[in-house]
Amino acid sequence: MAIIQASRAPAAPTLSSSASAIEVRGLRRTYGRGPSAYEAVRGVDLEVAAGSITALLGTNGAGKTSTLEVIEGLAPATGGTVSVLGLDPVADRGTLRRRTGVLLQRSGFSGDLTVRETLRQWGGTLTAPRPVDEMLALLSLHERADVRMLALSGGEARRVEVACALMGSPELVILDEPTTGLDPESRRAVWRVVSDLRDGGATVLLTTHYLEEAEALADRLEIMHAGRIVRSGTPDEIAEGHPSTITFSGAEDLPRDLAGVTRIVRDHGRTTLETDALQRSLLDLLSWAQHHEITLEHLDARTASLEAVFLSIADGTEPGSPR
Ligand SMILES: Nc1ncnc2c1ncn2[C@@H]1O[C@H](COP(=O)(O)OP(=O)(O)OP(=O)(O)O)[C@@H](O)[C@H]1O
Repeated sequence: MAIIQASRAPAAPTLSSSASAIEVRGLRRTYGRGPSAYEAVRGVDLEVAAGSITALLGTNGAGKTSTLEVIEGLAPATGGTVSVLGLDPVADRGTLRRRTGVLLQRSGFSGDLTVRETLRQWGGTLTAPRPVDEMLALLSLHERADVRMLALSGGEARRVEVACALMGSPELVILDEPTTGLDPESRRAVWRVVSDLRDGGATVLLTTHYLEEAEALADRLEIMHAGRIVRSGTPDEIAEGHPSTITFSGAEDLPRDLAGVTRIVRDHGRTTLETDALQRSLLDLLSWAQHHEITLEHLDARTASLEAVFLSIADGTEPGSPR
């Protein structure tokens, strides 16, 4: 069974809110040996504050899952140190399993059991599982409760896996892409469950490819690229210093001197203005459009976005990001 989960041990020491639930220093992880060896994690430092949600973001192959697997105690580090709830994830794996809920990127349950049977069986491995009906309701699965796992859609199966990872009310939750494949409504349901866990004092470390999810959910972001963490901070801290954008279609001949605009990009009939003075640029643009009776179709204005930072990291133009 690929999901590892157990409920909180009654006697487990609790961390004060200022303590780190996870501390990673100089983590390295290499696959293989000799000339074909590949270093997927190249010196990662990471601190996850107790009672917070941290999102680990990154390009494909950045090393997120490789990092999580060491934190989860599933793989040894090639170098560096990892402390989880003050313990060693490999040597103290038994203790940590009782206090931690883990959702792997790829999980597997028997296809023959129904959703309810799967949750009941999983709950049987936990010290103090939340009731099956409560988990079904939380993840909007009650209508699928008596359906066999093999008949579920990908998104439904993922919600069952999330339910299992959270069923023991763990004090630390590590979720590898919990909402991949979920529709927007289900994704928001998972966000609510994860936020509620944090509000109840749990610590959450998750990976995601959805930037809006990271922005909406996480207290702190860690962006990985090519085996290293290249940016850390709150979403606002990370976006700071990057341009805001105004996008629209339907107006080709723009004036050259729009206030605050630093760059104009045209792509497939859509125009993007980058600006360091969003309000002034918008005012100038709208006055010009009104004066010339031009309709700006699909007008969208947004402050400096995480997306812009992420894309500049991915294409190697962000200062400090390895190519
Ligand atoms: N068992 C393995 N043997 C060799 N290389 C591996 C192995 N597992 C992962 N890798 C490589 O290590 C790198 C990091 O992989 P990892 O799965 O940690 O990235 P990720 O950030 O989680 O990516 P994604 O967002 O695509 O899931 C990738 O280049 C991957 O091909």
